[in-house]
Amino acid sequence: MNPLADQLWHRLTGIMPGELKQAELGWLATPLRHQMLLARRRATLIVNRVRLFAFLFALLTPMWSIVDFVVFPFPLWINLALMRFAACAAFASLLVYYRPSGNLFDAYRAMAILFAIPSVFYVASRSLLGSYHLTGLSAAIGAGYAFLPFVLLAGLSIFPLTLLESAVVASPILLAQLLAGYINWAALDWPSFAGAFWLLMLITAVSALAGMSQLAFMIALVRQAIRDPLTGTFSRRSGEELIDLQFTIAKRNNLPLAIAFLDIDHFKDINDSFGHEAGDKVLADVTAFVGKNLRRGDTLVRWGGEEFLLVMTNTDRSQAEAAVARLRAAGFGTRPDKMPLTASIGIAERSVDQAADWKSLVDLADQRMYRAKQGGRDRVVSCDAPAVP
Ligand SMILES: Nc1nc2c(ncn2[C@@H]2O[C@H](COP(=O)(O)OP(=O)(O)OP(=O)(O)O)[C@@H](O)[C@H]2O)c(=O)[nH]1
Repeated sequence: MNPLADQLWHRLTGIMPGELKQAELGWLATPLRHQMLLARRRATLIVNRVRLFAFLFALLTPMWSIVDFVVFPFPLWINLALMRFAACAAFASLLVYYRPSGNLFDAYRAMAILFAIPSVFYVASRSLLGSYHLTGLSAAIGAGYAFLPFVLLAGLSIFPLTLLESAVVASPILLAQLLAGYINWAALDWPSFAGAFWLLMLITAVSALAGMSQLAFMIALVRQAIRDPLTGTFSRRSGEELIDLQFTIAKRNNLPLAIAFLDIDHFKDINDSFGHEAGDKVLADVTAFVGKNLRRGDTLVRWGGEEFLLVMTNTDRSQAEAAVARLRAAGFGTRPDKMPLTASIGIAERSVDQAADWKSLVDLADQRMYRAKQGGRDRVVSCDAPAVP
């Protein structure tokens, strides 16, 4: 980032301290770069919001039939009641059939159905009401039916959406409104149409902003929940979730998946000689060193005290060996006495080692790391042949 943009960013984060990090800003615009664990948690939240909305609408939609019955003539109220019960059934099925799966496309589909039900109801009820000449109270209640698009766009605000997603959901509603105006152009009271359209756009903008601010909050919370506070790498719990996911994807697509189990050598000695704080600093330095030399898509997990897992997607054994050799060549930093820090490393790969599940893959990498320790430390074991010094 250039210095001016950097300065601007600092001003902005000064307004809202402790919220987003610079690299996360783009995540508010599109979901393309979202990390897998954020995407899963967001998908769950979106489906839960859809279910909440579906529950409320399934209850409230048929209840409004009482008002229709009081103010509208027969058979208008009965037709509206039938439409309301059909909408209620659709909302109830959405509630029954959609459970959070952690898949973002399932969440998008649930949202699309949620918005489609009132949209269909809106078009059908408007054309039905248009064929009656209503006056007085019934005209006032009938006019209320025209506000459904406003409710839909305002409803967007309860979802933690990116700017792009809000635009994609809102644009069919705005376009349909424009199209309806264009079709009725001859009979249109255009100043009030333009005023209403302006209001719709304003509500869309406020909803998009509300969605993005929910998302920003969520990004910060997920970051805190999945990261190890000392090193900033993934914590063991989120690492397990991530490896489980990566293993399932690799197995489904028959792709390689390599894991390097990395254990710092003689770490207890650092703690004993220089104190726990110096030990903490060494751990933070190691992750900074390793992090600098990671490929995009590789993930570092703090598995235990001075144990780390490097998860390498779409990487076979020889590629993993090359990646680990690169890390060792760059070094893991130095001890407080300036001696180079070393690590013992075990590598396992899903397909070549025929691991049945992610736990056996990690266990195998762990056993090989142990063999590297037994073989004299500062070495790599990647198969059942003797260790490479
Ligand atoms: N400073 C610091 N030390 C930790 C942390 N977590 C674990 N440790 C220490 O790491 C040390 C690990 O020691 P060992 O398992 O004996 O391993 P080692 O001394 O590295 O010896 P080898 O692995 O056999 O080379 C223990 O003394 C733990 O107390 C931490 O977060 N900070």
